[in-house]
Amino acid sequence: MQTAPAPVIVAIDGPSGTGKSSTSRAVATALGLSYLDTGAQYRAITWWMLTNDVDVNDPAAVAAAAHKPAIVSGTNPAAPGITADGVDATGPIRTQEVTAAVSAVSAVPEIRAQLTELQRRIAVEAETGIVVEGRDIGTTVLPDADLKVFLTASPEARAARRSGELRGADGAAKPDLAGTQAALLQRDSADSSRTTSPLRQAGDALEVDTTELTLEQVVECVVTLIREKQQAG
Ligand SMILES: Nc1ncnc2c1ncn2[C@@H]1O[C@H](COP(=O)(O)OP(=O)(O)O)[C@@H](O)[C@H]1O
Ligand SMILES: Nc1ccn([C@H]2C[C@H](O)[C@@H](COP(=O)(O)OP(=O)(O)O)O2)c(=O)n1
Repeated sequence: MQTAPAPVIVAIDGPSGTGKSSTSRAVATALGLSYLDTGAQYRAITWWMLTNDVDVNDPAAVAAAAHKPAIVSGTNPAAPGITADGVDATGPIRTQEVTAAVSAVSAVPEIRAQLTELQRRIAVEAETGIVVEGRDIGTTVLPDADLKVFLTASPEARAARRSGELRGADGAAKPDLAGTQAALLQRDSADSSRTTSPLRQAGDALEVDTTELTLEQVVECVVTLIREKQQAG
């Protein structure tokens, strides 16, 4: 009798607009794995704080409320929704208000401890394995992942991707590219300079620069890396 292959754990990290979500979802779909968007969890807790009048610029207030909302993440790559205290937050977590506040909330150690524990629990429960994307998956959340990928791209490419997305989301006029790039670099800087579990490439992560690659090429590259790991292991 053939035994089922061991679950495979894949960590995909990198700054905003490098293609983490699109790549992770496509890779998980191609290989029949679960998918976890940890950025959506930080966004959902931020959205909950904003809608419950917690001062997101007061780390003590954020820490005191950290355990209050129950965050439930969908792990189906075809439809990964998220709820906060039973309320669907899938749409609201993408607003500019949440984007502007999420770095401050995610820098609070109590928030990180809460979500890191939840992320590890979800990864352990994934039957065939999981692709987990974020900022500190390879360094802190899942340091023993079977494969760690760190995606990068030029600030220009990342801003162009984000601004195209924002325009598509609400039909509004194309946002100012320079403004989008400045906001993105400011968030990178905040996420990279925080004390607890900053955005950083793990020593054993493979860097993939997606600037000149299509999404399909990035997906193919990651799928190949996973298959190579599975064959070797
Ligand atoms: N290699 C690529 N080339 C062009 N566009 C891409 C590429 N990868 C992702 N995108 C697009 O860029 C946008 C941001 O991608 P996303 O996966 O959300 O990035 P991240 O999760 O790193 O912020 C999406 O609209 C996505 O379709
Ligand atoms: N593992 C993670 C994932 C996200 N975060 C924080 C920092 C990020 O700026 C926000 C939002 O992450 P998200 O992946 O949704 O951001 P983008 O969609 O790439 O712009 O959450 C984090 O601190 N740690």
